[in-house]
Amino acid sequence: MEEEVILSLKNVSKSYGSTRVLEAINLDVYQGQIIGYIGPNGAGKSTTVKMMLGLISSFEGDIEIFGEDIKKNGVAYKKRIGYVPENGEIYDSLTPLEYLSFIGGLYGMDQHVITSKTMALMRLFELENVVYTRISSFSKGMRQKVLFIASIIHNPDLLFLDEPLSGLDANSMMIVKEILDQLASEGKTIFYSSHIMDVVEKISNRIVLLADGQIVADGTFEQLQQQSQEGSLEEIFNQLTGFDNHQEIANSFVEIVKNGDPNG
Ligand SMILES: Nc1ncnc2c1ncn2[C@@H]1O[C@H](COP(=O)(O)OP(=O)(O)OP(=O)(O)O)[C@@H](O)[C@H]1O
Repeated sequence: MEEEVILSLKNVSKSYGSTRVLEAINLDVYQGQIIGYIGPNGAGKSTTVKMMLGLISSFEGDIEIFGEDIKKNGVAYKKRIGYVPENGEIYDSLTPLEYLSFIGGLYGMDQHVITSKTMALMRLFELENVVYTRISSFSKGMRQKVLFIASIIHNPDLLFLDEPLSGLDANSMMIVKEILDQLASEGKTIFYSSHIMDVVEKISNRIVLLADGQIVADGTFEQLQQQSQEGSLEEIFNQLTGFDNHQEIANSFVEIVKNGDPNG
């Protein structure tokens, strides 16, 4: 497969007031890659994803998706992308069929295609009995499955996933991981943001680590291992983010819970 750049960030920076959240991000993502986008809380991951989705429009630098500058070509590219948000806004008073009809409609899909895909995909996730049930009664994992279907029902070429496995049981996780693998091998591009390091390690063929608004590592898991001489992605993450005091923090935490703040 010819290597086509699907997503390109050039010198992308973002500030909120006087706080610099992202500093000169440069990143080219190629077709068929599964990017594991990781970093500590507050590093700027969601901000980057929201900029690429066009949800944050004021930033410095350039973002191109499918070869088009998203500032100039604001809407067309969105038909070819899908998104699972971290804290999914989902319309509780709707049923999955109503919700997916709404989403599919936004992507210009025919209603009969939406309905037949919804029925078939819900069945594969063992949700066929709740197609007509209001989402308000769903468990976290059931909602997550509906969000996942909503992100992919229009067969997008580029998929942004923020903690897509959150709330899923072990069996469902295996299905979603396999789906992502198959999609990538068919040439879809996946941008995967998560804090579950062993999943990122297994699923991604390229890992990008963001810390304090900058890319501090970018490569395959094996390349990152060689670079930092650590074993697991969790250990690499700790090392590259300069974190080695989890024990001390935990000790202090438990001590204060038991005996109160010694300085207080
Ligand atoms: N609307 C906003 N106004 C001001 N500051 C913001 C806003 N949104 C995000 N930030 C700040 O930008 C920084 C990066 O936030 P962001 O949500 O991108 O982090 P993240 O890497 O996704 O974190 P997490 O892993 O916790 O989801 C944080 O310091 C956050 O407080």
